[in-house]
Amino acid sequence: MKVVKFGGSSLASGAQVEKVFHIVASDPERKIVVVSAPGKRYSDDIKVTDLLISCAEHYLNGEDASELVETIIGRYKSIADELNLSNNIIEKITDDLLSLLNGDKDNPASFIEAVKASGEDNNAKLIAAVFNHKGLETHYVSPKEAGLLVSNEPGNAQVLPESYERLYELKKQSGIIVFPGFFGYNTEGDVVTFSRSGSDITGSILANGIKADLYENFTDVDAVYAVNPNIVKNPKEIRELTYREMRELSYCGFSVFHDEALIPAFRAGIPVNVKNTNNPEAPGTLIMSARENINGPVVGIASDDKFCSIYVGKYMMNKEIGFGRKILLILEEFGLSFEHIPSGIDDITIIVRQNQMDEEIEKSIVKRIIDDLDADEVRVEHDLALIMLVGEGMRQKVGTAARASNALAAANINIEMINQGSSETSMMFGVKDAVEKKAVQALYEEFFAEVKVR
Ligand SMILES: Nc1ncnc2c1ncn2[C@@H]1O[C@H](COP(=O)(O)OP(=O)(O)O)[C@@H](O)[C@H]1O
Ligand SMILES: N[C@@H](CC(=O)OP(=O)(O)O)C(=O)O
Repeated sequence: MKVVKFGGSSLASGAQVEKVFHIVASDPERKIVVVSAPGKRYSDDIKVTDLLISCAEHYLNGEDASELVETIIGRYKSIADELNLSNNIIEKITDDLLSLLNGDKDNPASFIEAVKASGEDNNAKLIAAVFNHKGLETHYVSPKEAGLLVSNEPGNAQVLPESYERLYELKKQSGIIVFPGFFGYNTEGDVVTFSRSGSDITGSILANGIKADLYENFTDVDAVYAVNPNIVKNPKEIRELTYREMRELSYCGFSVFHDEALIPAFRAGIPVNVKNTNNPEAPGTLIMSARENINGPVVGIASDDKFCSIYVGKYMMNKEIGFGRKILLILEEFGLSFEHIPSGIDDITIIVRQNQMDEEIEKSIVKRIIDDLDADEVRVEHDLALIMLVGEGMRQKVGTAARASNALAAANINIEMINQGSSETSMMFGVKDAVEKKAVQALYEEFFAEVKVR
């Protein structure tokens, strides 16, 4: 039995939904279909989720949002019209959206969550109607009815473990199940969404819940590429990846698959196959526990920007028991999570995502570190990009760091910091945001030979 997830790009128009139908109908193992809200039809288009967020904000501010509502409904209607569906389903979607928008706003965060999630919810109803219209027995199942319980963290929900046993019951349902991605319910019965692009997470949770043989994640590219295709033209396709490699790559910018979506599939040992809705015959990329290492040391190069580093220097830091703990405690008090901690004998650098810290918080943290820890120097550096070289093969191969730093030096790029994960499957280079793309291109040329860069 397979769980199949279709992203917003695969459901953006009637023509795309038609492809989705054929993919599902062509394999009886494809039992559970997780859907996102309609996504972009062309590069400047706006995702339905973004339209909904904007619409909810207009309502909260008491502003007129009739044009936005019309555009959102229009997105569903154009799919229904292209596929000759009756207007009944569009009337239901319209009623649902309007009653949400005109409903309770006492808790603005909950209101936004419910409106945001309606993109997936209404699309699941629409897709189920399309499949039935085409003669395939299909049932829309709501996350509430199925028992997909999540923590109460709006925009960052985490699945509650008791969900899995309930979701197993879905196996008993006849026909195809269409299940909306991106959200679950807290124990109070309110909608809570995962982080953005979180329908990938729903698919993985369901795959774990029903103990699927395979989780297929359909998107708009033939495979996971060795580097972001928006940075390097026609990059090499990756055939196989381990869960750990994919997690490192998606955490650091491979937006094709959500990094949090790996954990449920990994825990149940379910392989994930990233495939293309526009070319379903292509094998795609298979993500699993172990793979044969037939390529070089590096399997992929990912990058992400908007990090900053907090440098703390103190003579004899290495002798001071509890120094690291005390710094992390200060960050914890300000609600900051950290990404990496490269250190020396007399200094330690803590890398955090920049959006967690405004100017005021930054000043307070620096002051606390100086006052409480009697540090000699505290410096915050902004606008850093992290570039991650990833590959299980690095463990056996000598000289990867040297090759990478030579390639960066040849491109005249200053390395701000280097960190190698203790698993030895990744190596991180910090550079200035402004040279991120150039650095990725230089590394790609070094490890993946002759390529034309964008
Ligand atoms: N390394 C990569 N390999 C493939 N695609 C990538 C990579 N890094 C970024 N992407 C981008 O991810 C996009 C697919 O993800 P997304 O837009 O979230 O799809 P969906 O709408 O199916 O959820 C691709 O079109 C591509 O631009
Ligand atoms: N629609 C949601 C969830 C999602 O997963 O979408 P997509 O599959 O289009 O990335 C978002 O835009 O965040």
